[in-house]
Amino acid sequence: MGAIQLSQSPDGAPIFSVTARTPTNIAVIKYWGKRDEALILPLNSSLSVTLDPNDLAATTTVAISPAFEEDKLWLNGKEVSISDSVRYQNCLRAVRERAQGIEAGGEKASQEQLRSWRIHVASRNNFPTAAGLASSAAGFACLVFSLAQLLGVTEERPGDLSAIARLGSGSACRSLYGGFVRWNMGQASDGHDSIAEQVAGEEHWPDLRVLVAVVNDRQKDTSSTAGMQQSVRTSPLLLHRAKAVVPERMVAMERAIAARDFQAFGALTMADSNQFHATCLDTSPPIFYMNDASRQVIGLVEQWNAQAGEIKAAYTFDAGPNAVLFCLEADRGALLRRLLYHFPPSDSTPLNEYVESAELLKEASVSSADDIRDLPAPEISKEAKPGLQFPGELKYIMSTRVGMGPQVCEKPLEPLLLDARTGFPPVS
Ligand SMILES: Nc1ncnc2c1ncn2[C@@H]1O[C@H](COP(=O)(O)OP(=O)(O)OP(=O)(O)O)[C@@H](O)[C@H]1O
Ligand SMILES: C[C@@](O)(CCOP(=O)(O)OP(=O)(O)O)CC(=O)O
Repeated sequence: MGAIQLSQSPDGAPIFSVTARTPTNIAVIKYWGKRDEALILPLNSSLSVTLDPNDLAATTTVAISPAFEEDKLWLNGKEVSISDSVRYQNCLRAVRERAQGIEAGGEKASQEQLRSWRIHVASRNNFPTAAGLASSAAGFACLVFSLAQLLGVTEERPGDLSAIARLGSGSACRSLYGGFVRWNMGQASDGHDSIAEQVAGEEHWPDLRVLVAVVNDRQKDTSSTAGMQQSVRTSPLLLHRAKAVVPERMVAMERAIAARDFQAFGALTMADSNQFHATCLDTSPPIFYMNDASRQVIGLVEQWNAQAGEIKAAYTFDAGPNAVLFCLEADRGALLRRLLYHFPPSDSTPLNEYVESAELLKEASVSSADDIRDLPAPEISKEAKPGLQFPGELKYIMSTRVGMGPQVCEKPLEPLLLDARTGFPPVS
């Protein structure tokens, strides 16, 4: 089966469609602040780890047909108005302008037709939307990737598609690649050199593991976009960070990744997360993305690292309270035990919903709520204060790893995002 599916509307018009899945990414050197709001050009370069799309991804079907009357988008089953959204419009326009032509199932569509026909987009995320888990990154990257596949768009220069995804959301440009990805801030005023580039593939560091401690999946109060605007206007630390700190950190981080040096990687990751949140605090009025549970996670990681005399785990937080934790495979069970000791599930949360991965629970030698109650207090260094316990403060703990970039879905999805005959979401 090819990437492009062909179907027919009831009045015989062709409907061409493509479905693709695109991962989220978590920045270990953060992007925070723009030098150009419209083109989404950042004040500094950034670097991210692409997360396994089996765990955190957007799946999007895009369809084009002369039968459609207007461009439309449905997100997680609900229609979202895009006519006034500059970001969606910019992405659609930029891909459309580069449309080549379609040939599928014996039907053809010319460049002119593709530029005039309307597009339907339906997407869903397999994780909470707008909760600081980079749903916008996966979503815009998936929109641009799937539409480019549909319209036969190829990159003239490597990174061209990432520059289009950047128009949707800055961090989206990094989701066009798997593994470890750098977003070069670029210098050009038109943004053509502000593109993402893979620095190492998803196979590069096989024993690197990621746990996501989901603190709260409510929508947050201050979006990343609004938060960074406030920081650019008011935080003196932000400019210092962009000019004097990030450039050196980018070099050091790439070196740490190339050498699979977890000590350097972990130290830089935590330092950069902390500086990003310090910048938020330096903003007027201050922005607090982390909450008490986030700070407790920081505490337990720092205590473990201090007791071990080396970095066992490293935390990073985006614009929300959820903790993303890196560790090596050999330490993953121990990290989960520490998390479960300090953050046992509430009495009403079944263990297999709290930690979905049976493999991970096995690694931590935990198979029941009783096992969690019986966990001994983790070892800490003599001078540290014993950590407290916060039952029910986490919603769940997700386990993932470094993952691959966008992929076209060759098999039909269940349930379908767009009905093949109508090009609209199926009526349930
Ligand atoms: N699958 C998707 N397809 C298209 N657009 C999406 C998709 N998922 C999210 N978005 C867009 O991204 C917005 C959420 O972005 P927002 O920056 O508020 O949250 P986030 O990306 O989850 O968190 P953060 O970027 O701070 O980590 C949604 O309102 C929607 O406009
Ligand atoms: C804290 C961050 O996650 C901020 C991401 O910001 P967005 O990419 O969501 O912002 P816009 O470009 O305005 O859409 C850090 C990062 O991903 O680098």
